[in-house]
Amino acid sequence: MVADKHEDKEWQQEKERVTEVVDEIKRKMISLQSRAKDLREDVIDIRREFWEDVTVNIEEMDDKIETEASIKQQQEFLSERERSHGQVSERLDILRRLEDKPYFGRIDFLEDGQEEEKNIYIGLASVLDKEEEDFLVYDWRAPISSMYYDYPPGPAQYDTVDGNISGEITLKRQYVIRNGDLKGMFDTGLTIGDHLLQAVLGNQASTKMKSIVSTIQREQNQIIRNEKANVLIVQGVAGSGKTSAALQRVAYLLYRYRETLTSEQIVLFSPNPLFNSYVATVLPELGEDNMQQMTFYQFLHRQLDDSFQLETPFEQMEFYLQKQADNYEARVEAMHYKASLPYKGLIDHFLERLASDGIVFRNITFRGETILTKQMIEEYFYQTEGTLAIPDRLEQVANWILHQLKQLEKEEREQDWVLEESELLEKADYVDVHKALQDESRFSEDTFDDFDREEELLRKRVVAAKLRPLRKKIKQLAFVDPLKTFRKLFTTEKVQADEIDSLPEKWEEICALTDEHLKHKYLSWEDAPGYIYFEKSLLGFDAQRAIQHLFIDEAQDYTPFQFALMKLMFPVSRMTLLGDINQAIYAHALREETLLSEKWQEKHERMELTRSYRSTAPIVEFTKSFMPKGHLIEPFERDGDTPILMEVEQQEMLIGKIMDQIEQYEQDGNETIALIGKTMEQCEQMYQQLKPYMEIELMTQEAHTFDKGIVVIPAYLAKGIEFDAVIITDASHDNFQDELERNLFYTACTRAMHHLALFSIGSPTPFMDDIPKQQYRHYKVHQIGNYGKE
Ligand SMILES: Nc1ncnc2c1ncn2[C@@H]1O[C@H](COP(=O)(O)OP(=O)(O)OP(=O)(O)O)[C@@H](O)[C@H]1O
Repeated sequence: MVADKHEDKEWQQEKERVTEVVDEIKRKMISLQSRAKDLREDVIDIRREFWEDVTVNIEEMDDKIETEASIKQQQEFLSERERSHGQVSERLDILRRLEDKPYFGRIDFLEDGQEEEKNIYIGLASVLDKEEEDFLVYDWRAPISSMYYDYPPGPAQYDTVDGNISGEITLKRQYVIRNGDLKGMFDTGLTIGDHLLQAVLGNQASTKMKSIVSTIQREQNQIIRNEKANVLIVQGVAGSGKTSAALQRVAYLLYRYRETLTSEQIVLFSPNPLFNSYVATVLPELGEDNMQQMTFYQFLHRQLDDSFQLETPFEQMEFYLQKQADNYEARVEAMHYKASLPYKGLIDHFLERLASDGIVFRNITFRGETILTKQMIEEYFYQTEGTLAIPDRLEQVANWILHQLKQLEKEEREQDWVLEESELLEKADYVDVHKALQDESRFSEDTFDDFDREEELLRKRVVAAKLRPLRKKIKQLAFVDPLKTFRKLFTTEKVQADEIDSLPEKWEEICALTDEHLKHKYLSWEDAPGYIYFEKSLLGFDAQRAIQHLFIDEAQDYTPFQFALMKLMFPVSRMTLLGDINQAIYAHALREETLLSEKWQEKHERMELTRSYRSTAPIVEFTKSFMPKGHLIEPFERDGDTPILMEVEQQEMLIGKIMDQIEQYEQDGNETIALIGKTMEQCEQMYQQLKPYMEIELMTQEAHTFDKGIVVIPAYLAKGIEFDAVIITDASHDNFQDELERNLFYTACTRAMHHLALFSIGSPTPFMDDIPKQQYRHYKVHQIGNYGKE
């Protein structure tokens, strides 16, 4: 390590270099600012003089064409200037960041066969020297920069478009630069960043996620730069940097494919709306635009028309955790079954049968009268070519109906209602018709009776306007009733003999429950993918072909069925799935595979992250002890205090003890403190009890942001987020018991960065039996104020 002694020669050289680079950045900024100013003025001028520079002449056809060309040219000129201005502003934004911290790392690389080694300085973006020839700073995403993350000093290599380049890293150095001034530097040995990483991880939690470019770890770098996999699966333990890797990967892809890929072509599915805003600052911090971000709920919601009521995954979770409803077991069984691919198979078979019989159609009515009955439509449909796909056949039906409408339109024009309706027209419509007639007469030699012509035109307009919504609906295939058709699967449909084996035991009960829901246009969370899949298969998929990359965070919470649906909806997308099998908290995960299960891993490229960076080593040791395969989780060596278990004898003692703990955490300077409960109901109770005494916020499924301070939050909403200190408000024996609750408990505890305290009324959750006693401090409170350490 190079000591940060100011008299050291190397230190001086490095310090001077920082200043030189910052000076060059400043120079570039000045020149860009003046370019930005010119461009801005250009844009204003062009806008102001737009019509002056366009030759407007629409008298003759030739002149009209010329005018159009002139407008187009002027518009293109304007957008080119605006685009350039946008690019200059973006570059200025990046330079502003670089002015503060031009680079964070360096490697000296001696390429095989070369005499002289290259000093590669690595930062957020590239900076060229004054002559625009050599790189003063390399973008962290440049091919050569990958060696910084991949290798300790010694033999190293990297890939370029022209092939592989190998050589030796002779020096690897990290810098701490603030406000354009060198504050410290470290030469690193085997792993990069332990020094810096220690410092970064020791910081307070933030309500916004930060970028990790200066301390990306080797295994994370493999994920970020993977270009081969069509489907890349990342299994990473809690706090191993999956989300971080995903976001830096987005930035990497945007850089690597900057000619062809834009941020709108990338979608990230996040676990909850809170997470959306938590990660929203990372890409802008890296100088890139944010990708599209949504929850799977938002996505499914968009696929349905407004008349449906869609249950949220969190409502389903509450149902599951509360274990109270009469139909509890049947519904839980439905959650398992409807998550599975055999259920998709059942729907597929049903669709096959519908090709020859059974689709439910709607009557087509116009002004209260049926003009085509559902039987007529059905008859027409089932005489179309049976080998064609159903959506194509429906298209033919739609054309046929539209043809019938043309006939109807002619007839309707003569009806009395048309004239009556035309009287209701606005004055503007009359003027319009009048004008249309005048325009027509300019080209026509015929002299008609104006009055008749006007009436004819009015009638045409009235009927066309009246039929317009109907035409639109027919084009949308609204003459099919997908919901009623789907309901048949749970009511009249005879399940085929070969399907019976795959059906769940309580199938009949499930059918009754499903139909009851569907009847009221209520889609439970487990029913939504099945219904949407069915509807799209029937009416046609409007696949999102523009999307090139799909990122699914918390992928363990998606069912195989949901994944199959996504593949159909995003047919050309590459996918990056990131998750943690230990954090699978939805009911289906107990019996059905998740996307991280073995079977899926065989088919796709898979990477593993086993090191946990978020929590201190004592917290990681504590949490890994109660997870199966927990021994595979490695803590990053960051010290901290051991977790606390506070066991109170009676319910009444709980609140007081929790308040003491909060106070303690606040006094110790923790800025974000989360009280994590299992269900919303528990959280609400806790919130109501604490509210009179402190500033506290309750996070519900609608919450989009959170502020520093104290929050109460159910574990399933805290997914993906972290806090300085976490208090598990009820770790009692009865509260966390079954296997999914183990995962929920693990998820809750692993949200803690620096401190973790658990409270129980009476003995704690049986999961804690597996934790060695020395890994936590166990206090028992027998009477108020009477402590006893176990
Ligand atoms: N290479 C790194 N350098 C600095 N910080 C890192 C690095 N990797 C991860 N971290 C930090 O560790 C914490 C956890 O990271 P992240 O949220 O990406 O993990 P995760 O695997 O998605 O977690 P979980 O599944 O538990 O939600 C964050 O504070 C992140 O900034």
